[in-house]
Amino acid sequence: MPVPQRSGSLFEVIGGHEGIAALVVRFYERVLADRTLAPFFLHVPIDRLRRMQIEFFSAALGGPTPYKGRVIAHAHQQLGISRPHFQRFVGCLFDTLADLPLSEQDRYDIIGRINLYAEDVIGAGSDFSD
Ligand code: HEM
Repeated sequence: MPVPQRSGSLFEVIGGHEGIAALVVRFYERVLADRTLAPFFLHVPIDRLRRMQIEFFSAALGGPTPYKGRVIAHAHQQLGISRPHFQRFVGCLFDTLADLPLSEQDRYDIIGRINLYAEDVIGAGSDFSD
């Protein structure tokens, strides 16, 4: 049986710009409450980061406006993010999505879009420090 097609983009399914903004705010509440992830953000201006993430998520989920921030690999290059860090981060996203009225298919599709950036975010050689 073919998977039923959704009628709009994931951006629309989440509720457009407003929906994405609410998602990013809740998502970073979880990330910053996570003891393992929080230290990465200690000296980061969170308002700006949220703004950039709203822009990034909107573009990645098929929204009409482009992402104008730094190339993802460059923004994360020196941070020492390992695969387990990345998995925790995506876990926070999954938990945030679980609270929203989305179908399971849409949730997995959103995670799939974000997972495309895993290799850009995870630092070179960090697999050895798992
Ligand atoms: C696919 C997953 C991820 C995406 C799509 C993503 C996306 C972004 C974006 C769009 C920015 C803003 C870039 C800019 O300022 O121009 C950013 C910055 C940042 N991200 Fe990520 N991120 C991801 C995973 C992670 C993870 C796993 C961590 C930490 C465990 C992390 C830590 C940071 C930090 C600390 C900054 C601020 C860097 C700085 O201002 O120098 N990110 N990220």
